Amino acid sequence: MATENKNLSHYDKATIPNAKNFRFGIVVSEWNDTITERLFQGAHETLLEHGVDQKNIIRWNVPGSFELIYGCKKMQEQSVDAVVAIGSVIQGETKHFDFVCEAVSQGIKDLNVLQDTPVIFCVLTDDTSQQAIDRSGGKHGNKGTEAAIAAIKMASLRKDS
Ligand SMILES: Nc1c(NC[C@H](O)[C@H](O)[C@H](O)CO)[nH]c(=O)[nH]c1=O
Ligand SMILES: CC(=O)[C@@H](O)COP(=O)(O)O
Repeated sequence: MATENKNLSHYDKATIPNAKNFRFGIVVSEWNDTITERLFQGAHETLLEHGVDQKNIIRWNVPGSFELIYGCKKMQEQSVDAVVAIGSVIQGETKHFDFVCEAVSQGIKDLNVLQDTPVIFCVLTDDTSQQAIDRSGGKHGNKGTEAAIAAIKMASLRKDS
């Protein structure tokens, strides 16, 4: 199902585990920061809404989405229950978009395989700025909200497994 048929901010609150005792790391790319700040706000507000204490949310910034890989690897070492990687990659004139998107998705996948702390892929990969706006608090909701819910669910799965 494409995002246009599923609002990223819609979910059944009754199905979300209590996140009161969890600790989260959020690594935010500074590239396209008007978008990544909207994603961060969505994630941050959602974590607080589900009982996470403000002091249990660690935020680090990195220059671009490619640096999310290293930033999230170091965040995994901070005794957190899950990490959220936030980025916005928007197609430019060259193939650089393809290389960045592939590297980041593979790198974050590797972190989930190699370490025992889940890393949530909250990286928008859009053809246009409007698509990014639509998915960071616009008509299709906020992927940051979706990512925070995924982080709570995966932290709960990790605790119970
Ligand atoms: N074009 C975008 C980038 N490019 C920068 C890379 O992510 C990286 O920081 C640089 O190549 C140095 O290693 N990053 C984004 O997050 N979004 C873009 O649209
Ligand atoms: C995703 C990118 O790195 C891209 O936005 C950079 O733009 P360009 O391909 O025009 O150099």
